[in-house]
Amino acid sequence: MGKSEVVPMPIQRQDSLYAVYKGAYNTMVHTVEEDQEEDYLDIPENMQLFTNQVAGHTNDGKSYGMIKHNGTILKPITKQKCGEREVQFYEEINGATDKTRAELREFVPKYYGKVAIPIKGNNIDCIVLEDLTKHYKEPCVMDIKIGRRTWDPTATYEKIMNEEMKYQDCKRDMAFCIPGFQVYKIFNNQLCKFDKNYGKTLNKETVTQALKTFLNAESACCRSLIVQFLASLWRIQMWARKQRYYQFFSSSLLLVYDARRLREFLKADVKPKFKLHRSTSLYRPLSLAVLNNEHEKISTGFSGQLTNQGPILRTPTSPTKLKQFNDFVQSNNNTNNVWQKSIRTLKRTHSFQNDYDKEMQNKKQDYTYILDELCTEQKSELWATVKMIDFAHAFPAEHHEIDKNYLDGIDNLIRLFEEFLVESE
Ligand SMILES: Nc1ncnc2c1ncn2[C@@H]1O[C@H](COP(=O)(O)OP(=O)(O)OP(=O)(O)O)[C@@H](O)[C@H]1O
Ligand SMILES: O=P(O)(O)O[C@@H]1[C@@H](O)[C@H](OP(=O)(O)O)[C@@H](OP(=O)(O)O)[C@H](O)[C@H]1OP(=O)(O)O
Repeated sequence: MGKSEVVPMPIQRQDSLYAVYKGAYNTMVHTVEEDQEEDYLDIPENMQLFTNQVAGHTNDGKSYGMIKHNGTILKPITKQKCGEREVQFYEEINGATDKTRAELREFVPKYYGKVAIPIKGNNIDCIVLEDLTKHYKEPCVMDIKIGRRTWDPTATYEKIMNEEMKYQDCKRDMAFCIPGFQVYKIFNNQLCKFDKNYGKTLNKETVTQALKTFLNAESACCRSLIVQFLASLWRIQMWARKQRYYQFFSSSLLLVYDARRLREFLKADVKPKFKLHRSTSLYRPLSLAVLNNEHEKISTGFSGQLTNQGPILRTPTSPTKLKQFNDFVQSNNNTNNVWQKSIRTLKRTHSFQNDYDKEMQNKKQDYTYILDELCTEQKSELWATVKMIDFAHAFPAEHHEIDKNYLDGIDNLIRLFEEFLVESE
């Protein structure tokens, strides 16, 4: 997005600029005042309703919505089997020692066990999870339910029919659907919420628009934001390509970013500290070595090239390049840089296969520039991420097969984000 297009606006009270969209896009159905009845719940004083929830069960009389408590969220267990399955899933991966399941811990919210709390006078078991929005001032959140099939092996005929009837176009063509999202629009600070009724109207054409609305990208996509999302998505994709432990039904990816940081980013004249020169970054793969400390010498291997299969990664060959990057990283010395972590664990090489790949290759200088920006000292902490959530229907993989249902959705989503990256020229 061009920097000149961004008009800084004073932050206004959230509820004075709040809209909920149901059904067709642009149809404002009700305002925050009308939500208030739904928003009351008898819970302990030190807890609040979690207002950044964008999908899933709500306080509708049969179930409860998420509850916010001390930097965590509490997910009330109202369906016993689903709750037990989800708890078992988190406990299993938390205790896992094998590489694949241990790695999965990085892709899900931190799990803090179970707690029983009084809700409307009844003691309700809740799953305690890290609140993925807690560091964000203006959290934009999208729930993307992954897979064409959203019913599990124990589903009744009615449940199967109910699941098959909804989000039909999107699930069939994209292998994912969008049951809800919220976005703080950067031009007027308005918080817009889009619910499942809106999600159910989407198809393979309109889903792109929904994603752009979420990304505040009506006029242009912010490349930095796209790259941050892709960094997380590629890692999840890599994991899903190899894992044979689980089958996920009706499980989601939660995309979260901070509109405040996006606004700042678009306003700021970010000057990278470590500038990649044409001779090293264009047309020749430049591998970025990330060394977090003296003892951990790990090559990130990102070549600056993307394919439709993901990033091309190489090990650095030139000692000069390695030294140059070492110096940069050591002066940066931020071991928690999520981007560096992402790149560090992506280790693949691909050959270019088609025109799409060539087009991506031509953009590589920009991508290395973005990486460069993301690793600058001033703002090394990232402001967008993707996590896997909702394991109420996580089952052991049948015959230790790859979960193709899940992987298809991830692949299609990544393809869209890669298209946004190309468009963001
Ligand atoms: N760890 C988290 N941090 C922040 N928000 C979260 C987190 N987990 C869930 N949410 C929010 O709560 C919503 C519902 O979560 P989840 O899908 O786990 O609940 P659910 O009631 O089981 O949903 P469903 O009806 O799809 O089974 C998500 O869309 C998201 O907005
Ligand atoms: O069908 P809906 O209204 O879109 O919402 C369902 C929700 O009702 C359903 O819960 P339950 O009625 O089975 O308790 C959720 O089921 P799971 O717990 O099995 O996932 C659905 O996921 C909701 O659907 P969605 O979020 O896809 O709109």
